Amino acid sequence: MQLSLLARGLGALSGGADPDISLLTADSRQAKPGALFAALPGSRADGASFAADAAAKGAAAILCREDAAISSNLPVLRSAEPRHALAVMAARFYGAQPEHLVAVTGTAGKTSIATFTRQIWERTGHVAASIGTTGVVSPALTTEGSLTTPDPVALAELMASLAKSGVTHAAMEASSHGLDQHRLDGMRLAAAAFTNLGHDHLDYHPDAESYFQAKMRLFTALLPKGAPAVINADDAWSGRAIEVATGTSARVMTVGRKGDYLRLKRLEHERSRQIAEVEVEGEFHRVVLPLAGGFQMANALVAAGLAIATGVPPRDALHALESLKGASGRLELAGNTRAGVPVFVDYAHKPEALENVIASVRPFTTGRVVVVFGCGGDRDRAKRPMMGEIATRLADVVIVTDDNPRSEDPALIRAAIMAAAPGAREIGDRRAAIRAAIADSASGDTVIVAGKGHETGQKIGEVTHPFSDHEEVRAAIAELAQ
Ligand SMILES: CC(=O)N[C@H]1[C@@H](OP(=O)(O)OP(=O)(O)OC[C@H]2O[C@@H](n3ccc(=O)[nH]c3=O)[C@H](O)[C@@H]2O)O[C@H](CO)[C@@H](O)[C@@H]1O[C@H](C)C(=O)N[C@@H](C)C(=O)N[C@H](CCC(=O)O)C(=O)O
Ligand SMILES: Nc1ncnc2c1ncn2[C@@H]1O[C@H](COP(=O)(O)OP(=O)(O)OP(=O)(O)O)[C@@H](O)[C@H]1O
Ligand SMILES: N[C@H](CCC[C@H](N)C(=O)O)C(=O)O
Ligand SMILES: [Mg+2]
Repeated sequence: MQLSLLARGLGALSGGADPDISLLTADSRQAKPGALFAALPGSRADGASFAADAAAKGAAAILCREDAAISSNLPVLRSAEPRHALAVMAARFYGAQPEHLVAVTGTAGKTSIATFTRQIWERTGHVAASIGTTGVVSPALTTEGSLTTPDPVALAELMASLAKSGVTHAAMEASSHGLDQHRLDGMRLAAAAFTNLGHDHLDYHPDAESYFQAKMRLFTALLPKGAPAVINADDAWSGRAIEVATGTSARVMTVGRKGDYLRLKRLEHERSRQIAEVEVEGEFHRVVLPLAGGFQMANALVAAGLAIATGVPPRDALHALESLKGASGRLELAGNTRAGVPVFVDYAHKPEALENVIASVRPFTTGRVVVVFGCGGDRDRAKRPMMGEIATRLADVVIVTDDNPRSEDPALIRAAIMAAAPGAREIGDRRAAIRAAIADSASGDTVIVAGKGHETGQKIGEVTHPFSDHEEVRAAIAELAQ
């Protein structure tokens, strides 16, 4: 595609020539003849310093910020917001996306909601996909996850291949990093959703307010005017989110106990399912959700709201909840011990998530709630004492262990949790911690292994060692039954 077409309206183009661009990349190491190299200011490096490398590899053009110190013989596109420009160019380059694309943001629940929304569409006869932390799921294409919100070039390429394979409906996660870094700026959204705001990523965002504002870009910068904004009405930040969405002329649909559109009237918890009465458009429906955890009902209602926002009749959307499967590693029952103790694997790696997951097993636990968890290295350190405090306050038995220490000393991460968790046991080796939790459990108890969910590795230093909480739970149950 000609550079001038790709770049239209995105900045000032200098250099005269109008080369045919055959590849877009923000990494000079991937540059080739015909490539446009996007020189982006990053968190560790300034892409501008790699412009000469990209040129040496044959790049045909450069995109950079207005004031970047780049002198090149190549055509240069200078843009006030090069990350935005790259995302828009990527969408133009790949040219197609599923017609009904929705995005969900919030601290917790995005993966669950994206997979639930896909399942509702599938059950109501649509060809659907979900994209997020656990990867891409669609009829023709499945990948394992890496980033929650893919880089803009990968995202645009993915959307085009989904559209080409016949996917008409897609639900994706919009992380705060992704929104802040304009990864979704090339996408045309049919609807958007907000779940909740809690403590996470305050190593990246300066404070809770800027974290909230990054999430709100979904409504302020991405959602077309008049398009539906589905908002969980029951979070402490819901009022602010409703205000922002209303201010952008979105069609606000609130859901939950305080919801005006989908209102949760009654909720009964059983061990592995919940039954609710939901009012929508003046009609009452009995909704059976075959998943444990009150938070999953909140997520299911947001998913139903998104499906309705794309044209699924409300009755059908609510009916489809009856056969939902949970997202991998989200309060997932990994097994029952010989004494009948359910052992759940969950992805709670932030304070509110841990709080919720412990609270959600309490109604069906007659004995003790046993929780095994740790905190990731090279991630927001403020979460550590907060999670220690929550676990000791809400659970009966707490085992503090390792969870992807990365470049940090795992003993110091554990110490930061233990300082706020009096009475907790410290067992660094995650395998041994899981075994200890299961071995010590007794009839009536519930065990939760939190933090890794679907993950398949334990990252120590630069090396990711194969490790699955699921497999460890199953192996421990089998061994201890002998
Ligand atoms: C902190 C962060 O978000 N970093 C993202 C960011 O990288 P960056 O721009 O800061 O990278 P940098 O290392 O400073 O380099 C600057 C630029 O120089 C380029 N470069 C660098 C070296 C070189 O030799 N040549 C070259 O061209 C780099 O490609 C980059 O464009 O922009 C990149 C392109 O979009 C992202 O891939 C990268 O995500 C990294 C891999 C990452 O780990 N991100 C995590 C924290 C993340 O995004 N997580 C969220 C939320 C997760 C959740 O809540 O569950 C997610 O959406 O997954
Ligand atoms: N609505 C919710 N409210 C509070 N906690 C929740 C909610 N939904 C999920 N959780 C908790 O958060 C964990 C992660 O859920 P999920 O993967 O759906 O969220 P996410 O927003 O995609 O998270 P991440 O940003 O880590 O990918 C779950 O395992 C559960 O412990
Ligand atoms: N997307 C999140 C996942 C964290 C999962 C937890 N297991 C950890 O390693 O801290 C992150 O990269 O911060
Ligand atoms: Mg996710």
